[in-house]
Amino acid sequence: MENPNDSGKTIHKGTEFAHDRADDRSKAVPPNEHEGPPEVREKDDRMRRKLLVVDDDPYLTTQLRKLLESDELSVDTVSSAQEALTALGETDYSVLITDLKMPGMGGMELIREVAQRRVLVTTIVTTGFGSIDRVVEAMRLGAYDFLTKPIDPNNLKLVMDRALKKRALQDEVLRLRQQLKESYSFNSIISKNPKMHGIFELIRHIAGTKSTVLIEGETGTGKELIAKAVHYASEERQGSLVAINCAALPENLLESELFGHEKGSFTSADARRKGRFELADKGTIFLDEIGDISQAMQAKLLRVLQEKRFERVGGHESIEVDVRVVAATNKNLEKEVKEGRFREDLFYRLNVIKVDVPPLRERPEDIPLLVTHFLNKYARPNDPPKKMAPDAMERLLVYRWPGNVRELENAIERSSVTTVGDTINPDKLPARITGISEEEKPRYEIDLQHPLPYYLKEATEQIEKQYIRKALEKSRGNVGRCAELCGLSRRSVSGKISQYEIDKYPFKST
Ligand SMILES: Nc1ncnc2c1ncn2[C@@H]1O[C@H](COP(=O)(O)OP(=O)(O)OP(=O)(O)O)[C@@H](O)[C@H]1O
Repeated sequence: MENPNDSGKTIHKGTEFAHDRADDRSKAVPPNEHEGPPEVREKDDRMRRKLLVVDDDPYLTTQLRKLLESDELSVDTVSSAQEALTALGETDYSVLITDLKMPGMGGMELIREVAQRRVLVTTIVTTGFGSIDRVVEAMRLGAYDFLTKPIDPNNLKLVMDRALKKRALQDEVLRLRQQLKESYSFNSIISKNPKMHGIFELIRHIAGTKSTVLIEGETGTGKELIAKAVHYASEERQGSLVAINCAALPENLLESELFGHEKGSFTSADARRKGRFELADKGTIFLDEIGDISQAMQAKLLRVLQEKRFERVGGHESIEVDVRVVAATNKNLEKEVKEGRFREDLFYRLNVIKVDVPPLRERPEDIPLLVTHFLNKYARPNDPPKKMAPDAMERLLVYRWPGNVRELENAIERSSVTTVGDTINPDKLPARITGISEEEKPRYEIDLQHPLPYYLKEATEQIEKQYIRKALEKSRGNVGRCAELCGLSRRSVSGKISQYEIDKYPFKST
């Protein structure tokens, strides 16, 4: 069946072909008897992959449709490259099969256009016997595979299976990329602090550029998250984000990690290996802890930043890369320069776009937001997230957070895991945060909503031991006074002090 589309071209729609047949049948059988409910049919059709065949020979396109159309694959056919381009602009085809030789625009030009318009489609070319040079050229331009005419049905099925698998992998990569992009977008950086929002704004602004970014901030403030956001905000950067912690490796290893090495360049170099700069080509390299690299490494990095080229360790070939550099440090690099530990010229190369991440203590308004975020993150599957008791939240708000957001995250993770009930009380937070010593904390928490996880005798002993310690503290180690406070005889308290091996002498000095 032929249907003129919007552009006046003719597309032979596989799906319409199928509908035609269904319409014919519907004259003979009652509706729904064979077809199932309409929503199921619609879903099936959405799940079908789409193939576009372009060839000026109608016999061939009909044959290909007959051979390939199935429940998993719908086939559309057109007779010219122009029509194919229109169809590719309107429909998401998984695979394109095109003849190389057609009147007007040829298959080679079609492949070139598809690449230029960045159409995501896996292309297979069909060609007459003996034109291998043209196939090679087509594959150089982006075609994935080829079929020689006359087409062998078995080979056709093999090539199509491979092409569909390749396209499915491409879709998966795109989906994962999108997922990464979403999880490292600005939305995943929790903050309502104006300085932090200034940083988000700046990064959005520089997203499309290749400018080097230097991120400074105390440990755990979120520098790595910001570096990831810089990378994933840049739509057009198709390469990977490759991170390296410069402080974690000794100098010679760092050099070969960054620039790669040739086989035999040092004792354990048993094969040629690409370095992180090469792996980050067309993407971003994240140089974490840049303030910790040696003077010799500083000189080598300076050269890469200036010339955008380098050699692998033990190699002579000059390798050119297109990489955006994002560097981070918890040092003040300007101070490092003044004190002679960091090269001034390298500092200026890195310091093109400067991001200063404020410490958590300077943005206390972020603490409740982050607490909720981490309580959700560390909730047990199928359980609602825990709540932070108001007095516990007060302590979180006044603490100075030397380890910044990382320290807060760890505290929330730990307290979420160790709290039995639904509310986190101050005693479940680390002592350095609350000022409550380990000894003061009850070892057991009784949650009457759940079965008790320990014996009553053990729990009673724990409580009794803590009670006596408290009474000894109040009575400054005086056993008689302690017994009075406990409402027990002196003898009985002495017995318990030795039973629980409590040392009463430290209390005498308090
Ligand atoms: N604003 C934020 N919102 C959500 N999570 C955050 C935020 N800031 C930091 N984090 C989390 O805190 C932890 C530490 O962050 P990150 O590793 O980015 O810090 P950093 O400054 O690079 O630390 P370091 O200097 O020690 O390498 C990570 O788990 C990160 O996901």
